[in-house]
Amino acid sequence: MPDIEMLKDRSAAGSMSTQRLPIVDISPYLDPTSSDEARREASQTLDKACREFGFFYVTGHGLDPEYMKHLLKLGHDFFELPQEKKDAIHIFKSMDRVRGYQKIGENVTYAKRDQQEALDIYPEPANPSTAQLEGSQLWPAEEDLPGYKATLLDYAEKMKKIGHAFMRAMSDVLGHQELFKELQDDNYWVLRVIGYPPLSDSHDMESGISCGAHTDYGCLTFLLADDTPGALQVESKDGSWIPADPIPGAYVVNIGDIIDTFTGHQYKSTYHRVIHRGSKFRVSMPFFFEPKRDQVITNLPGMLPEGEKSVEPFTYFDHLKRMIYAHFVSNDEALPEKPNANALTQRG
Ligand SMILES: O=C(O)CCC(=O)C(=O)O
Ligand SMILES: [Fe+2]
Repeated sequence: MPDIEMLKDRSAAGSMSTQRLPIVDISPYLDPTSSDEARREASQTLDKACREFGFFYVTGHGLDPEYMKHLLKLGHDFFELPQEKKDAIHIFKSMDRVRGYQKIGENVTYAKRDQQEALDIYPEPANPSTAQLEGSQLWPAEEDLPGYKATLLDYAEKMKKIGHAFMRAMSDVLGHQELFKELQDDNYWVLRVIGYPPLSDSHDMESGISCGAHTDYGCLTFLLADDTPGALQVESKDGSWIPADPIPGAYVVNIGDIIDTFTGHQYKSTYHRVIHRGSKFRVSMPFFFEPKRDQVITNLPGMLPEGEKSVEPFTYFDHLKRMIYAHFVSNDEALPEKPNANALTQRG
């Protein structure tokens, strides 16, 4: 069966929507003294947002706005380093070739080069090796950006706790308590610090945009972005694009393919893209909250639409490796002819 999802042109086309993303206040799931009533309300608002959009703003996460600003400043600081300092920690110098700095044009989405540079960070295994995703992390030199590594690793720990709050809320509203308990154990994560130079007026949009339309392949994404408006866009059900401009102090959160799969597509992993034509350099920092490495992913019983065949179970880490290693090519390398094979989003 041809995959209609895959055939849609999401490159830079499509009209803008007048819809806005909903707002979810997660505070009742972070405050141990909150009432059942407050939790019920929060989990139901979340449920509706996951079903209708798969994308929403989150308030009540407990992080200080000044701390969030500081993190974004660290993002900007990294990209302002001299090019040779960034090149010194290029991903292809890392043991597993995926950790560290990626130049503009090296991230590939559906066979197009994204106009972004990035610092990619993954948890470090106890015994690093050259096997896929088993390397040690490359960081900016301590003397250039003191405390960078410590701050970002601490941030990842904070975000895991917020991710757990969402798992508790989803468990309350969807049931499947055992699964959602498992999803709060030994979580993997990915942190990207992304820098977007504005696209020039003469930029050929057919060659790639700031970040090509895609769904996220993990569990839940927490996006911290600077105050640049008019960059991130989220596909609505009617195919138009909803602007996801930043709200000060709020996160933009979206469902990834793993939760989409668990819930039999009731919670949507939604296509989104970045077209940044503004005048300033934009920084965003998605934190990808993930299951444990050997988590088995499957469609939960009773959640698939009538008649739809369930996926063959697979493990999270195999899936992640498949996705990650299809994404990066050097600027001298030819692009893969086929779009990245994303087994989960190529439905049909
Ligand atoms: O920079 C953004 O606003 C979104 C980035 C994104 O979608 C991603 O890295 O998966
Ligand atoms: Fe994304």
